[in-house]
Parts: sequence; C-alpha cells; structure tokens
Amino acid sequence: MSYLVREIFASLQGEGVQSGRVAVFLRFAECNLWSGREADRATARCRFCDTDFVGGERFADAETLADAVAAAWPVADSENRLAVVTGGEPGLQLDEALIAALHRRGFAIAVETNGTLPLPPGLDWICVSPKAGNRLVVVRGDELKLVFPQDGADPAEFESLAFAHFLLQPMDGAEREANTAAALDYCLSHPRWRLGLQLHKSLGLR
Ligand SMILES: C[S@@+](CC[C@H](N)C(=O)[O-])C[C@H]1O[C@@H](n2cnc3c(N)ncnc32)[C@H](O)[C@@H]1O
Ligand SMILES: Nc1nc2[nH]cc(C(=O)O)c2c(=O)[nH]1
Ligand code: SF4
Ligand SMILES: [Mg+2]
Repeated sequence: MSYLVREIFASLQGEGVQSGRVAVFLRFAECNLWSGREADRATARCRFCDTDFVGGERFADAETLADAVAAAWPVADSENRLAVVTGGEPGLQLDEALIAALHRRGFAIAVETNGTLPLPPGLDWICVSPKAGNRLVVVRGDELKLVFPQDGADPAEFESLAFAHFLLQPMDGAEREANTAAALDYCLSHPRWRLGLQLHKSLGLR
C-alpha cells in the first residue's frame, strides 16, 4: 500500500502523558471528520482542528516510509526511539506493514487518533481524543485526551472506558485562556483527570 504523508519531523512530544519525550512525528494527510479546507470547517464533524493536514508526499510502500522516519531521528544511535503517528487521522492509512517496518528500525510507535476508526494491532501507545457527536470504536488504550470544553462531550462520559490515563487538553483558539482556566477547574474538582498543556506551542516548537 502507498501512503500520503503531510510531513515528517523531529520534535518533543508536546501533548499527553509522554510530553517532553523526543519523537519523530509522522503526520498523515487526510481526516475522516474534516476535509481540511477552511470553507468546510463550519459544517465539519470536527470543527476546532489546529492542524494543516492537506496534501503532501506519496510514499510507495512501508519500507520507504519507515526509512524516511528513521532518517529524521535526530541522533546517530537508536536508543529510545519513538515515532508519533498522527495526522489528519492516522486510522485511515496506518497498517500492520508500516508498524512492522517501524519496529524493525527500533521505534516504539505511539498513535494520536480520534478513535472513530479501527486501528491495526501492534501499537505501543494509543492516545484517543474523542470528538463530540462522533462514535468511538477505539474504547481502550493508554490515554484518553479530551480537548476541553466541547459541547456534547462531558468528561464523565468517558470515565468507564479502559484507558490508563485521562487528560483534559484546553481547546486552543480564540478562547484558549478561558478554556485553560475551565480545564484547570475541572481537574481540581475531578482528580481522575490530569491537565495536559500543549508544551510545543509554549516552547515555539513544531
Ligand atoms: C490534529 S489531531 C490529529 C490526530 C487525530 N485526528 C485526533 O484528532 O486525535 C492531534 C491532537 O490535537 C488535538 N487538537 C486538535 N485541535 C486542537 C485544538 N484547537 N486545541 C487543542 N487540541 C487540539 C486533537 O484532539 C488531537 O489530540
Ligand atoms: N510537538 C508536537 N507534539 C504533538 N503531539 C501531538 C501532536 C499532533 O499534532 O498530533 C503534536 C504536534 O503537532 N507537535
Ligand atoms: S479529527 Fe483530528 S485531524 Fe481530524 S479535524 Fe479533528 S483534530 Fe483535526
Ligand atoms: Mg499538533
């Protein structure tokens, strides 16, 4: 299978429980909840996206793509390699062949997903970020990272799911400050939830 990739870059994981860890980001093009065009945002199934995932480069097969990810690892040795597979929605393209090819190159593989599409087996870390009004099919994993607040996605709805960590990530945009205060308040009164801030944005990283 071939893959349409928006970008590949090294940075720190800026989100979630693994925040601060060095990673290569593999950002796939395309999402099942938004076209990525501003003209469609108001009618999309997910309307607050902070990411440009339109277009990119086509990789012919898993080996070629895994080579490009490995080439982006910032140091010569392969200690503690992590690939964060994101998008767009990685559930559209990520498959077992790519997982195997990345594992062969020494990467642990984390995925950032909206949880509405089934994932292939073999992932090392699954982060699901639910989008209000869109049914989850990925109902277990390592972290559930809810962008907060969202009308129609009360944190309490997700607490019975089989995740090891529950995080609120303030919705970025015009209301970021107010959303951060609201998320902090929620966590202070609901200790199961941990506040997750987008480290890369405050550091000016990608
Ligand atoms: C761009 S998405 C790509 C992965 C996948 N489609 C998803 O939604 O999880 C990466 C992460 O950014 C989060 N995100 C998107 N827009 C955001 C915003 N405006 N503020 C805070 N987090 C946001 C998503 O919820 C997700 O956890
Ligand atoms: N540094 C950095 N960390 C991230 N964690 C999740 C990201 C994403 O867009 O999925 C992201 C991102 O875009 N940059
Ligand atoms: S599901 Fe993820 S990639 Fe798709 S529009 Fe929403 S935040 Fe962006
Ligand atoms: Mg991002």
